[in-house]
Amino acid sequence: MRIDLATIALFGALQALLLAPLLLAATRAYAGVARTSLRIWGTVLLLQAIGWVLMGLRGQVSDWLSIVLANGVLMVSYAETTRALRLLLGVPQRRALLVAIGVAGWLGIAWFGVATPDYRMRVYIATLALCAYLLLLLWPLRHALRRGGSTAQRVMLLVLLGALLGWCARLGDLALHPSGTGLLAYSPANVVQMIYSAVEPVLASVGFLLMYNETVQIELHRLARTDPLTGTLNRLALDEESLRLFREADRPNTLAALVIDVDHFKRINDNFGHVAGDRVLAALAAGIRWRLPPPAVLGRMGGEEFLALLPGTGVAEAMALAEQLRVAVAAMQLVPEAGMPGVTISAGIAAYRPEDASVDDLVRRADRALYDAKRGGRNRVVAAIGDASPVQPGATE
Ligand SMILES: Nc1nc2c(ncn2[C@@H]2O[C@H](COP(=O)(O)OP(=O)(O)OP(=O)(O)O)[C@@H](O)[C@H]2O)c(=O)[nH]1
Repeated sequence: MRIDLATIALFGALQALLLAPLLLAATRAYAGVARTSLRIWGTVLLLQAIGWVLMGLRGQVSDWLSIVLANGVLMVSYAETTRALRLLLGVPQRRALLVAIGVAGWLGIAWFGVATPDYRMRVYIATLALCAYLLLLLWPLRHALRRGGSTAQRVMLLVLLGALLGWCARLGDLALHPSGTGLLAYSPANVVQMIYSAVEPVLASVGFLLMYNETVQIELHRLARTDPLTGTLNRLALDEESLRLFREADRPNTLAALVIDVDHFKRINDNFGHVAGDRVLAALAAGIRWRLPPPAVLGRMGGEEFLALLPGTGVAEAMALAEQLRVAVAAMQLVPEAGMPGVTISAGIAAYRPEDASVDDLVRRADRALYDAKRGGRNRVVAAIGDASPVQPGATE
């Protein structure tokens, strides 16, 4: 069977042309980085369709169109493919580098296309530019190969490796047949590469959509677990994390709970307004978060009350940490509102006991200790009765 390469090129273009408007229309439903990358991807498909139509018309239109313009359009599409995927992967886009590769590649191809026509040089230069783009994509995707890596990224990795193999096959073909005359000349390598290029828009779009879906899912999962005001875990996530940490705690000194509450917060709202109150909460949460050791979990229980869970921590360590937090918060200028007094916190602490039936027992003891801290005058840290001396000496209002 004789395969007509121009027909395959046009078939690939048609697929990309049909896919592009579907993806571009879908972008309306989304927002953020994912939307931008999906838009770029849709545009890339349009550019590839134009590029491959022009390539497929080789011999029927001038070389300026089928070589210079076609390769220019394709270079832009490869640069934009790289940009869209890097955007989705959350790595720097490296725009200057992408443009430099594209311009250098296109100028080289144009020179050996119309000034001193040389098919071999054109293939070498196109391969070089393509490989540079592929490397910029394959490098951040390498993490997918780790255990538990992203399946969507693995699919994309396979699609890109297929493209790389196609270009290697063409280079090999060129080495075997130095007199190769052009992209559309019939040879096994050209057939393989053209067929792969024709189905690549569909394969790469599937990979892209899988990655896109994964990004959106991760973002939704993060949003569903985050308190929007303070950026700490919300109640749902806090409950999940508490259960997990409680299951892992099996003996004393393996888990401590720290319930933190802002003192006289109502006064801040009443005197400076709800917005200033919100800013105090956000700044306080940020101040506490970065002072907690890495395995600790911080969430908002509600209102101006936070819960920190400290795995691998006993009551003495938790007391010391809470005291550091109390002193640090008292010294912080959380919100520079004119006349706003310094904010203080009170904290109640409880440590895991083998007789605790659930994490609720632990948190309830910490909550009662917080109540004692409030009754004792606020701006102080108190451990649950039986866990340590009830009132931290030296803490004053
Ligand atoms: N700005 C703001 N205020 C909140 C938020 N959630 C709860 N509050 C306010 O927090 C205040 C809590 O007041 P109280 O429970 O009386 O506690 P407090 O004034 O801090 O007094 P103590 O805890 O006894 O020191 C109320 O005025 C609530 O309206 C929030 O998300 N933003």
